[in-house]
This record gives sequence, structure tokens and C-alpha cells, in this order.
Amino acid sequence: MNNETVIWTIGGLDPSNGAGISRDLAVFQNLQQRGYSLCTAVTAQNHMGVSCVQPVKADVLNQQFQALLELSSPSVIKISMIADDAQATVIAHWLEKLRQQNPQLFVVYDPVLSASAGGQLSTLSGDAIAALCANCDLLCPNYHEAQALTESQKGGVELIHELNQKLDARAVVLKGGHSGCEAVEDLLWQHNRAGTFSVKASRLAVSKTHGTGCTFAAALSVFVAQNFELEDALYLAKCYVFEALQQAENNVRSAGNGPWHTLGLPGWPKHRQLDFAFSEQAGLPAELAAPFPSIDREKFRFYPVLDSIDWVRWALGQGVKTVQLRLKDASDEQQLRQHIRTAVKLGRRYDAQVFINDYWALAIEEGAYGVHLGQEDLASADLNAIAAAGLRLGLSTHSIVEIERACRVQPSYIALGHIFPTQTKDMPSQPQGLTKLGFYQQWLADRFPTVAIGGISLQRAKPVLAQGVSSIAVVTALTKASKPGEALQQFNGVVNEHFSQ
Ligand SMILES: Cc1ncc(COP(=O)(O)OP(=O)(O)O)c(N)n1
Ligand SMILES: Cc1ncsc1CCOP(=O)(O)O
Ligand SMILES: [Mg+2]
Repeated sequence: MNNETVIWTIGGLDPSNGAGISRDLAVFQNLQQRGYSLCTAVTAQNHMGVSCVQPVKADVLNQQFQALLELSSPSVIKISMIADDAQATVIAHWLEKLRQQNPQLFVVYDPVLSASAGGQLSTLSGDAIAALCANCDLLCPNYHEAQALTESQKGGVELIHELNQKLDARAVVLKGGHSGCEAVEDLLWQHNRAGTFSVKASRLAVSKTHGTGCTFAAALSVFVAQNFELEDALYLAKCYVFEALQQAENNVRSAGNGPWHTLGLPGWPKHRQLDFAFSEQAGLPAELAAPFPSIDREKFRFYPVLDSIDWVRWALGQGVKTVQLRLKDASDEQQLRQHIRTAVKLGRRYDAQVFINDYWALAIEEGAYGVHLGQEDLASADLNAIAAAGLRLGLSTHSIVEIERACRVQPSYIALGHIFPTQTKDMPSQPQGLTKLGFYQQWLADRFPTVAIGGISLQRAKPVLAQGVSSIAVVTALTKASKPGEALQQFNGVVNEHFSQ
């Protein structure tokens, strides 16, 4: 994904390009992210070890900040190896200044203290590390670093608690590569969320692992800069590293060199279904034995979401072939059942795909064509009962993690939203925009039909469809149009033109 944000990476130079700032810049370039580097030390090292470290003078580091500021301001700063306390003081000074200019600045600190192949890289004091942690938004140590920082031998969530007691980080990603466990599990803790989020991948039998931690933190920083939520950024970074490690191993040209030294992961993103879970929320729904029944994709291309049976009757009468009955102020159960019953009948009469929002149990009882559910419904709805009754299922998603969670239940379609600001509903998440919509669509790689929703007007219909979605869903563009019949015809025109190309 391309955007105008800039990342600064602060760390040491590894001449073999496996780790450090040259590795970071390679990852940025690979992921089409603009980035600059500030060098804290010149090292002599390769994947077999470090032979010397020459810290740059604090004043030289200071001048690097000044030089870069003449070019641009960073939206993300990634910090890794800091050689000594004098450098930490310079960095703290600049972080404060840059945060004043940009309160949204996000700082990732990968506390590199020694090289994985052996060799001390830093003389940072405990106080300087604590000050840095308090100044960063995300701390991402590996097991060795977290244990050294806390002087404990604990692991997993307990180790994160130890870190929190000692250091004042706002969020922590504990990298599981050195945990010694069969599966590599990375844990994310955030100060404003209950519990932890974890992503697991099987341990790859690979040898070219020099710089894996740098690659991971660099990719994570890119995804943060590109506005992904932290859970998504972690998930994507792990997928990226997983793929990079496999590619390096298969690349004979990098034999003996430790790191992969051919840049580029052509075709990325390829979706990876890594295992993930939330510790204190409903995690993944149980995997269902069979996919939900499919929908007719041709009838699915334009999808009005309607708040009354009158609107449903009108739309179907106008020839619309997919609609949703979305009743939000129904208090009388009898009346609700009656509306759902009528919607089901109308759907049959017009040979249309009528989805019922929220009321999955009534939808089953009334023999509906399908139901549409949100993420929060996944924990409580009886998905097996919906599947057993033969209903189609549509699921809302707002992020990669939610998309992957939705994929596990093999729904009939996946909704991607909200794309633009909407007046119809208070949304807890930010509008996704077209670039992310395109990324989601690429990520899904046609595993399921998709529908984009949220703020889609007639003018926006064409660019939304150009992202490759199977359908567009609208509420107010139709129901608040001064002439709904004309609006419908115009939408049909745009949709038909798009799908006839
Ligand atoms: C097609 C389509 N996409 C998304 C939604 C939103 O559903 P949900 O998350 O369940 O939120 P509510 O609509 O219940 O507020 C939708 N209804 N239709
Ligand atoms: C129900 C819903 N879910 C995500 S956005 C949205 C509302 C879309 O309404 P509009 O098309 O008027 O923006
Ligand atoms: Mg709902």
C-alpha cells in the first residue's frame, strides 16, 4: 500500500544487511513505505556474530535528527539499538519535541541489547531503558530481552505483567520466537483493552534467521504507519515474516549468508491463515463442518439495506434482487415476526435474496433466505442452527483480524466497512477508505463474495467497485434520495457498466 507517511528508524548499521537500519529500510521499500534512518552505531557483524561496535557520538545523532527534520516529519519512529545513555538523552529530547508537533506520532521500541548471534550492542542503563519505555507507544521485546528487562524467568502473559510492573509501556508485543515452545506465539497487550491478543504460527525449520526480530518490528511499524489497528499490524507483520523466512530458505543465492538478501516478496500480500485468539473476548467461532450456502453473485451486485417493510416491498417491486431488512427500533415481538414473515414472502414472490439483520432465530423460524450478523453477534448466535436450517449468512468486518475470524465460519458473503463516513450508524472504528478496501479485497483473494458498505454515494460507487468488491450496499443514498426511483436507476447504470467490462 502506498501513502505519504514517513517512518524514521533509529538503530545500528549491520554491514551484512541482515539486521539494523539497512534491514529496516529494505522492509520499508519492500512494503512501499517511505522511510529514513538515523544511525546509532557502526557495527562489524554478520549472521555468525558481532566483532565490533563503534557508537556514533550523541552530537552526531542529534544532527541526524536535524537533517531529517528538514525533509519531513515522521508519523512513526522505530527505535532499536541505542548504544549508550547519551544517545538515549538525545532521543528523549527529540521524541518530546516531535510529539509536541504531532501528538499522533507513534513510537515503536524494539529494545535490542545484544545480537541474536551473540555480542553485546548496548551499554544502556536500566533507568535510560525505563525512560524510553515510558516514552514509547509500543514496546516489542523478544523473550530474552523481556526477561533481561524484568530480571525474571517467566514467560507468556505473566512476563508481560512483569514488564508492566517494571516499565510503563502503553502497549507490548512479546515476540515468541525464543520461547522454546513448539508454536511461535506473539502476544499483544494494550493498556486500554482487557486481556491479550495472540497470534500463533508453527515453528519453521529454517536456518536463515538473522534479523528476524528487526524485520518483524519494521513490518509492524509499516502497518501502523499505514493506519492498521495494532491487532492487524501484528497479524500482518507475522504473516510477512513467516513468508520472508520461507522465501529466504528456498533462495539458494542467500545460502551461507544468513539473512535473505534478495529484496521483495512478489505478490505480497498473500493471505496467511495464522491462528489467533483474544484472551478475554469470544475468540474464534467454532469451525463449521461445511460452508454456508452460496448466494447468486449476479443478483448480489447492488444491495440496499432498508429499515422498513415498505422500503423492502418498493425495492423488490423495482427489480432489486438483494435487499436486507434492518429493523433497529422494533420492540413488539409479534410485529417484528410479522415484518420478517412479510419480507420472506416478498423475497419468494420476487425471486430475490432477502437478508434479515440481527434476528437470526426469527429468521430461521420464518424460513428466511439469509441473515446478516455483526462481529459482536458471532459469540452469541447459534451459527450451527443457522447453517442447519440452510440459511445464507453475511458477516460484517472492519479489519483483517475480523476478516480472518469471519472466514473461519465460511459465510455466504463478507461485508467490508465502513468505507466512508456515514450518518446512518455510530461506528466505533475509523472509515477504511478506498486503499484499505482494495487491500482487504486483495487479501481475501476471492475466497468469499464481498460487499462494501458505509457512505457509498452514487459518485463513490464507481471507485468502490473498482477495488474488486462483488457488491455495494447503500442505505441513505437510496432512502434519503429526493427521487429514489431515479437514484436506483443511476446505481443500476453504474453497477451494470462495471460488471459488463
Ligand atoms: C451488508 C451489510 N454490511 C454491514 C452491516 C452492518 O451489520 P452489523 O455489524 O450487524 O451492524 P447493524 O447493521 O446491526 O447495525 C449490514 N447491516 N449490512
Ligand atoms: C449499517 C452499516 N454498517 C456499516 S456502515 C452502515 C450504514 C451505511 O449507511 P449509509 O449507506 O447511509 O452510509
Ligand atoms: Mg446487526
